[in-house]
Amino acid sequence: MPQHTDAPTALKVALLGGGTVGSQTARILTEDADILRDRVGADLELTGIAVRDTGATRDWQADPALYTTDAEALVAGADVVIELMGGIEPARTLILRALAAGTSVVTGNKALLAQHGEELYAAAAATGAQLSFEAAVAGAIPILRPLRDSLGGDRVTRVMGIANGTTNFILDRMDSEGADFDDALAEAQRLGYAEADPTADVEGHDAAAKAAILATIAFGAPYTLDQVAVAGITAITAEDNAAAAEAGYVIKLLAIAERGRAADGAEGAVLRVHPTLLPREHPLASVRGAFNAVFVEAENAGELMFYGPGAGGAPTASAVMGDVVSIAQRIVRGGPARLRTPVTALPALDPAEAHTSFMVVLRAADQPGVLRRVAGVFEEHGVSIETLRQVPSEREDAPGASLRLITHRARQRDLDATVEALAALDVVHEVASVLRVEGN
Ligand SMILES: NC(=O)C1=CN([C@@H]2O[C@H](COP(=O)(O)OP(=O)(O)OC[C@H]3O[C@@H](n4cnc5c(N)ncnc54)[C@H](O)[C@@H]3O)[C@@H](O)[C@H]2O)C=CC1
Ligand SMILES: N[C@@H](CC=O)C(=O)O
Ligand code: NA
Repeated sequence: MPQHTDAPTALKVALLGGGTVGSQTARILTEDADILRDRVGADLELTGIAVRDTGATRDWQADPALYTTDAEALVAGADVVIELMGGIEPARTLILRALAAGTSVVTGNKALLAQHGEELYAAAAATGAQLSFEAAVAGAIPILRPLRDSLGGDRVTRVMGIANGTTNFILDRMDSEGADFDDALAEAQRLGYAEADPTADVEGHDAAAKAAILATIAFGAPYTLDQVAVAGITAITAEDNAAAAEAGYVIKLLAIAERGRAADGAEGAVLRVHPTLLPREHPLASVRGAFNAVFVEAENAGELMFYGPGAGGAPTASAVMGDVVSIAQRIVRGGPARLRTPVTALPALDPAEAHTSFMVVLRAADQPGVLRRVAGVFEEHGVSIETLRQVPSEREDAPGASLRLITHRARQRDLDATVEALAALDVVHEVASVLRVEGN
């Protein structure tokens, strides 16, 4: 595309946040300025970096004169705003201010998008500014643009991803090295993978925000965090890992967005995040450490997998800069914003409508008739058992047997009722865990 005759020769870039991702973004803008100029056709001039503490030590130190605590002033004078502060406020207000002024924004803030996305998309559409957020889902992996653009002529039916690097790192360390949960989390924090409050990672809320964003792009309707059923990884036990391994599975925290049908046949989207048993040979099962992968199923394309670093400063900054270059090229060369606002009305369904297989671990009395009674409860609720294994309890405080069952695909609602009835059986001491199984 030819350049405007009045095309700018420099664009002012305001960076909000100078932490793990912000400092690497500042580094790329500074060290790769020549390459970026060639690609954009104008200089990308970093005008300032808004931070809480201008004297803090950073992964990469920019010119000290660039650091400021006055984010509002930076936004006011910018051609492009990059928001990497995190949190809801003041990020939301600053982004809305930029968009209202027609200034395009790049953000990695999944928590904000999953809670206030609709308001932000509307603000961008109102002025024709662009709001881009490839960094918000699966770090460096190009996933939102392929879902929106490359698959724009197809119909995505399901997106299933390892979308949180911190939890994948922790689960991997626990599974492969027998590492302690807290030690693995501390290491993930040290490496810059975790959120400022790592509860968002380990309780599944970060992955849930990503599930909502993935569904928004894949299905074209604005979904929010509260429409995602969420379970994190803090309740995973050594016995869960052992039971999964013995049956040929590995446990991963998955973010899933899929088309489904309600009981009355109405089409909708089911969004969920939970620890999931995957067969060891499934492509997602081999995703190690802080890597992410998103497995996409589309009507015509079939199965696709996108794989790469899901967290960390430089990888995430790569995704940020991809969006910045794209926006800057548009400003320099002209052309409409690429934003596609959600257009369909595929409602979010009650997650109890989801269909999956389940692994159920029970502690029960080791006496004649127990298996028959347990199996009877499954049968009464229409849940079919695929495998059942009994192992002696290793816990002195819980004598008896441990029953490990894997079901065929069943409705979440029916499985919940089964579990409630199992817990009420006198021969069942405890329903120790219920985990979903996918990919078999
Ligand atoms: N760390 C990672 O691997 C990834 C992070 N993200 C997202 O990118 C964003 C930034 O993450 P990190 O760089 O890890 O966070 P961080 O905590 O390392 O950095 C945050 C930066 O924003 C500044 N900041 C925060 N609140 C501020 C305020 N009120 N006024 C002025 N400055 C303020 C801080 O001083 C700091 O420089 C978050 O939304 C996060 O969810 C997205 C993908 C990956
Ligand atoms: N805390 C997040 C960072 C990237 O989005 C993660 O661990 O994946
Ligand atoms: Na990405």
